[in-house]
Amino acid sequence: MESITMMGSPKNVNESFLPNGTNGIKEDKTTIGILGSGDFAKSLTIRLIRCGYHVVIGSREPKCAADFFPHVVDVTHHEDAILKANIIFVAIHREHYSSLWDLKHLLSGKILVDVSNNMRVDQYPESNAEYLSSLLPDCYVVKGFNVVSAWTLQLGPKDASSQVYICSNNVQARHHVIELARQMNFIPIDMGTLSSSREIENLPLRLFTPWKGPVVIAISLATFFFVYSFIRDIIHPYFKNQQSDFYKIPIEIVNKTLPVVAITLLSLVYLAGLLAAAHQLYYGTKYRRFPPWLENWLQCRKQLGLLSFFFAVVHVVYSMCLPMRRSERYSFLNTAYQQVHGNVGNSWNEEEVWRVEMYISFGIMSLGLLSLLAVTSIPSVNSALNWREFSFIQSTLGYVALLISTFHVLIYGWKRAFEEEYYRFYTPPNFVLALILPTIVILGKIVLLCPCVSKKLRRIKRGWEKSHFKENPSSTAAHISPERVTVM
Ligand SMILES: NC(=O)C1=CN([C@@H]2O[C@H](COP(=O)(O)OP(=O)(O)OC[C@H]3O[C@@H](n4cnc5c(N)ncnc54)[C@H](OP(=O)(O)O)[C@@H]3O)[C@@H](O)[C@H]2O)C=CC1
Ligand SMILES: [Fe+3]
Repeated sequence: MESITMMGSPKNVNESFLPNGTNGIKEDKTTIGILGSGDFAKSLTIRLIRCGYHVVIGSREPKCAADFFPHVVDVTHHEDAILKANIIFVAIHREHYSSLWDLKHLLSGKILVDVSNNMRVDQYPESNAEYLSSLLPDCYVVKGFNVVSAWTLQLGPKDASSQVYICSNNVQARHHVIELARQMNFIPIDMGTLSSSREIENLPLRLFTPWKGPVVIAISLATFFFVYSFIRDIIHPYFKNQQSDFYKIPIEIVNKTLPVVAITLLSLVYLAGLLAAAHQLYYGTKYRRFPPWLENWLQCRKQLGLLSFFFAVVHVVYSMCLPMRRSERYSFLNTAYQQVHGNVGNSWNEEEVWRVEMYISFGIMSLGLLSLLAVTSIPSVNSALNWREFSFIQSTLGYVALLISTFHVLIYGWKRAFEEEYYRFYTPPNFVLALILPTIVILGKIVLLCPCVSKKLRRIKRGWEKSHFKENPSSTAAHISPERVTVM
């Protein structure tokens, strides 16, 4: 176990972990108790003694447990440990909390820090901390430190970036533990009363929650467009003309899918804002809540935008690698041979040259703008901008990025669509499908920019500004105003 090997022999521990004093413990030492001698207890002990605290461990088998702790740590029975400390970490699993019932009389009036986690979200009817509090009503139960792993605790005070969420029904107990967290070089976040403990316990169990919807949408779009291109560009010519283009699957078909997904996701970012504006125009007010699906959509625009950026970047890398392919070299040589054979000295086509120059230029510009949108969505960058600057980049420049990428796609497919003879009217190429949503969004924005519509929208917003706080001071604006929700 890593936590054990890190501790080494007691002599080494004394030399390497203890901050000051001949025996390493500060004169004004504070004793912290820990019940349990498992992984979390071991790592927590290291962090506490590094920060100058004296630690007393309460174990069912102190003799065995003592081997795994530095010699400065007092490893003793539960009863003894409880008597020696006022702040006691409960580093045992919830399933064993009932064993503390026998120690009820000793624990009375002590601050108990519940660090436990569950295996599943909302695993029990009440949170672990509330359960502990109901078992031991004479203790001051504080929830906290469950979001840090045993590994993070071992990293030591240099790691000053970890936040810990703390809550308790007793204000004094909460403040004691908040201060302790600060001393241990964590960033404590006061979460109020113990009713927040369920939320705090669910935090480590989250797995990219805000990303789930956007990732599912991106994967579904990618699968659809990939299968569509595969059938249209590989399977159909194969059955129609016995033409084997299967070599196109790894690069060409993938690279046809990526830009379509990127531009569709970017359009979805702005479509949500347009629908929100349409909702307000329709009802003539900002006070009416958006339907839940639109609220969820508005809230995941940042993730949709970042996924769009990801697909665009991968598309650029694929496109840059296209000339490296062996197939590209063969077709280049074949064209050159046919040119020589046909006695064509100069194959320069001014129109084609311009088309490709414009196509690449628009592609680079849209990637540049998308990068800017992605960078400004990073919280530290975003907090350095005021609201107007943020809105200018995310909204105005975002629409410009969408417009330029639409041109990029349009110029790419312009000629090709008409070159395809036999099945073009039945199955439009990918790029035509890619243009549907951006066109709707751009036309929608143009409608919103029309003087009569924008005047009405401004009036609705101004009405909100004047009367909102007077009429409804407690309501939050985020769900009411589309402009207030970050665009990316
Ligand atoms: N490991 C981690 O990274 C994290 C753990 N946590 C939480 O910390 C708590 C401890 O986790 P962890 O250290 O990993 O678990 P371990 O299983 O490693 O240790 C649990 C300890 O509980 C004690 N124990 C076991 N059975 C009983 C029992 N029947 N009655 C009383 N005490 C018992 C034992 O100590 P002894 O034999 O000395 O009595 C044992 O060492 C859990 O609630 C967990 O959710 C929270 C965040 C991260
Ligand atoms: Fe492209």
